[in-house]
Amino acid sequence: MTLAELLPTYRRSLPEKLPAAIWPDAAEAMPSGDVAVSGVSLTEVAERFGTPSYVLDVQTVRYRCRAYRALDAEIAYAGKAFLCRRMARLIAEEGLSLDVCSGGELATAAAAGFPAERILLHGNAKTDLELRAAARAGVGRVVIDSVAEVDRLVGPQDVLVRVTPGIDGHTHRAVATGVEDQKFGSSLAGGQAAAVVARVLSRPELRLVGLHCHLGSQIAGVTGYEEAVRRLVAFLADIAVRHGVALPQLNLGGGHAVAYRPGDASFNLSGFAARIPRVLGFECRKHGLVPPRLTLEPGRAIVARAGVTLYRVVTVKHTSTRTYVAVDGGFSDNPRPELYDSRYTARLVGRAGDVQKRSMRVVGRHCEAGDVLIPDVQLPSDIRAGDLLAVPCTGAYHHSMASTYNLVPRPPVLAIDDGAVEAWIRRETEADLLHRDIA
Ligand SMILES: Cc1ncc(COP(=O)(O)O)c(C=O)c1O
Ligand SMILES: N[C@@H](CCCC[NH3+])C(=O)O
Repeated sequence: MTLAELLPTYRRSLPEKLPAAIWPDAAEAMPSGDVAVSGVSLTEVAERFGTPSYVLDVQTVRYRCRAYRALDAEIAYAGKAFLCRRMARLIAEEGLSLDVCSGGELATAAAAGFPAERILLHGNAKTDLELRAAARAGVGRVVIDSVAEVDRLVGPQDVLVRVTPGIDGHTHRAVATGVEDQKFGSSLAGGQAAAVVARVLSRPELRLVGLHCHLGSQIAGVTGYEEAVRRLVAFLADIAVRHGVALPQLNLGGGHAVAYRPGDASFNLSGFAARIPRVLGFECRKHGLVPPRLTLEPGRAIVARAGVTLYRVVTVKHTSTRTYVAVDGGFSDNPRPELYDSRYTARLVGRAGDVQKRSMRVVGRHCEAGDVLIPDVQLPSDIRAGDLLAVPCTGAYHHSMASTYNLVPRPPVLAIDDGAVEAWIRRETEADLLHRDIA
């Protein structure tokens, strides 16, 4: 046999790196059909911890934090994407700040010992309880959503004013927050943002440190952010003229898109890093302002790709129209396909499977016809009950949006770090569900 003939066989005996756009950084497909993440076999994880399970690759989270930390900006991780005490500690270790949007997220950050001065509290309907908890914890900044909130704040407190800039980030309408006529922030065009600023400045115990805007989530383009900088810098200039104050911070929110399937568009971070400071510098010079310090609040872009969900196939049903592959999870661990028409891919793990692939529909176990995890995905044609399926890019807004619908307990979060696996959040049990149910 010649070397050229041997080469394909030799290659098939080597691990193959999985596409880094959607899988954790160190994910490899083994010749056996197994997938290893940072050297840990997903088959073994599923056998040891059961399914469904969320796996989280710690190294990928760290690398994503570092990619953002390389920018000339404060990076505040958006905890709504995924938060638990271990995650809060990791974020603190990596030197990021933290955006929390509820008393629960704040309590988790506090219990993890996250430095309070690096916490920002968000929310369009912060309760008095939450505002008091923030004051007690010594939260660094509160982001004010409306004029009515100003008088409810407990001072002394550094604050930002959340502005609705009237910009379409071109994303799903359920997660578009920069456009007019919606619940978040105070409108720039309508003059409500100016009214909030005036109200804040009338309360000496509040220190206005900057402006905030958030265009929405899963935004791939940079142009919306450039326009936000133009509009917010013009507003900063307006505030300087009208009130004689120069605000030192400009928070552009998060929303940076990730790819869920190969070929999906994702956020161009290096393009953003090159273009935004240029626009900021230009606009500030135009208005005679010292450029404010930027804050960014990525959630999904930090943690999405670090996560993989493992499901066990429970049953395979062939109908006259298609094949349904039903797994042991579904809508309760991933409501995103139903809510945002999000599309995923899946991979058979643990055995090589038929080389012939066919289009199939992966469905969940819930009592809803709409409980479809993936409407159409190519899987080995011999897929069968007992097989293990891995769905990549499930680190953000999966555990944090999980429910107990149909009284199905929530899966654990299993962190892979340094070649070992450890539960960061244990599997919920039926006993947990009964525990809160008063007999
Ligand atoms: C105020 C604010 N900041 C940051 C984020 C994080 O968004 P993403 O996870 O899309 O980066 C959100 C959620 O969209 C948000 O509402
Ligand atoms: N939950 C949404 C993102 C919303 C971000 C919160 N402001 C998602 O899964 O895509």
